[in-house]
Amino acid sequence: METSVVIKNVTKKYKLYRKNREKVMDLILPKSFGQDFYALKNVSFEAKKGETIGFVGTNGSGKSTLLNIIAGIIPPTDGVVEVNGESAYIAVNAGLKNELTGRENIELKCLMLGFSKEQIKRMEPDIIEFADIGPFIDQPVKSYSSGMKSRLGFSISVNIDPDILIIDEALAVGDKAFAKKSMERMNDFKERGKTIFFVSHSTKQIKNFCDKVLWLQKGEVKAFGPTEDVLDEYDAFIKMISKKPKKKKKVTEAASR
Ligand SMILES: Nc1ncnc2c1ncn2[C@@H]1O[C@H](COP(=O)(O)OP(=O)(O)OP(=O)(O)O)[C@@H](O)[C@H]1O
Repeated sequence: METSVVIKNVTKKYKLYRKNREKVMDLILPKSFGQDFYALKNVSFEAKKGETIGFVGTNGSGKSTLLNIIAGIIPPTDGVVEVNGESAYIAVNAGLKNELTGRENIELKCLMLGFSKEQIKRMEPDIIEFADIGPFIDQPVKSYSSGMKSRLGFSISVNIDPDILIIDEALAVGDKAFAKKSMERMNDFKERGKTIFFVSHSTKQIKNFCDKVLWLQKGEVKAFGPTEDVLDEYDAFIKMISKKPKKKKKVTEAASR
């Protein structure tokens, strides 16, 4: 199978500052200020064309950061990212301009992706039909509910027909009917040999949909492999951390300071 995405030793480092003054000093003085924080550390894996890969991990483990790096929205601090094909990133709110109407957002996003005005005219009815938000399509996005934003973002992204679909919790805010319709469209993508990255806190959705799972923990790869195997390990880990007695945890945290 052809390779779609290669991630090699990818690291994303942020600087955490206690005060704004510290940030300014870090920018203008040769001495380093602030504390290094690694959102991702030496992450490596490969995705083949037609694979659907789910990312799991507790809050703050680096899932969105990795998706954003694959989508080219943020650069890695270190490492190699190879993406073969056009990608589309879908998250609640992603890339939508609040002041513009839904219809204007469709036009803007498609123009930015290089579609001609004629192409956009042809695509628009399908996008609007799939989003199914009624007269709100001509209202500014700032008046939308989070589910409506997700519907519009998802509809634009699947209709531009990218090679790689990157979905960050976008189905979590939609209602059941929309989630079902979206899943069907994603299955259609899969059958056509497209690559899909999928972040969800619903292990059921991941189990139903993904071929492989990448488990991130504190920015590092804990496991990568077939869905069943990695989810078994991940579920056991979640059970273990949720069983930890609170009192004992407090003592451990205090002792580690
Ligand atoms: N711009 C930033 N500056 C500093 N830290 C950041 C920045 N963006 C993200 N982080 C940190 O990087 C870590 C990873 O964040 P990320 O959003 O990728 O996690 P996640 O696994 O998607 O979490 P969740 O499940 O809560 O959505 C978090 O600790 C977050 O606070």
